[in-house]
Amino acid sequence: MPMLRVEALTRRFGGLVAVGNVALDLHVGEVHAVIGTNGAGKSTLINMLSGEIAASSGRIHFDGQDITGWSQPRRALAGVGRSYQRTTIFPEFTVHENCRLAAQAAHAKPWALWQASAACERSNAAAHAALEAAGLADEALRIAGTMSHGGKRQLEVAMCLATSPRVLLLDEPLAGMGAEETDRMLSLLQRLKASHAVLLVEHDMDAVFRIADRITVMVNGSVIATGEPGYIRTHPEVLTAYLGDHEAAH
Ligand SMILES: Nc1ncnc2c1ncn2[C@@H]1O[C@H](COP(=O)(O)OP(=O)(O)OP(=O)(O)O)[C@@H](O)[C@H]1O
Repeated sequence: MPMLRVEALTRRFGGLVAVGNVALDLHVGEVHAVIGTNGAGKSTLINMLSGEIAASSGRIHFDGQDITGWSQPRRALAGVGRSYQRTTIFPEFTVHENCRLAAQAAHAKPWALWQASAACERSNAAAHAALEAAGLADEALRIAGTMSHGGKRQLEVAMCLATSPRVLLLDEPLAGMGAEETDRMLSLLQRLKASHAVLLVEHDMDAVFRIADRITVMVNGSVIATGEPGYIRTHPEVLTAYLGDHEAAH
């Protein structure tokens, strides 16, 4: 039983089909990478899964429940966590404070004022656990803005973990990273997949083929292939799509 199941998911912007009829399963224990040329629909797909934009048609099931009509906060509370392409940290706060705020935002109950201190303790504990899991416990008191680019991206994953997700939707977590930072992030994902279903949208093909258990390839909003890395690497239509893109760039 997949943790997240996507059926015939479609998003139109006027006459443009940004995502058309996409099916996808995410399982705990797997990193499922979604790759594709620029404008293929990867961000639109991730935005529909996290609830930031509505689907035009199709269904999304999370842990056996139909969440297609759920708001983004409701999905986050249920365990659908995501990281963003853009940096979302507060640079003047410490690493720990960033994680605590993420945990608080995910579980905020503004009407339950008398729970404030207990909620704060819970958020602190969630932040601590997330920093441990992300390998950032030693950096907890550091001002977030002083971290390296790779460290900030790692903190964003930690902030996502602080919301206690079961699904991690990661939008280009390796963008702008050097080789060492990439290695660190990939070993983090390797550890996290044991207890999470991970969707990875990523342009770094070497990294994708190192980490992914399953790869889905999108072109112009449609899935053209899905399977294990060995299958994708030799898939004729995938090779043609990428070769075409490569040629267009030169
Ligand atoms: N809000 C919007 N309004 C209109 N068109 C949009 C909107 N968002 C995305 N699109 C279009 O939908 C298509 C898919 O875009 P999307 O950003 O999902 O692709 P992508 O695969 O994430 O691309 P990239 O790899 O460059 O980030 C593109 O043609 C894009 O111009």
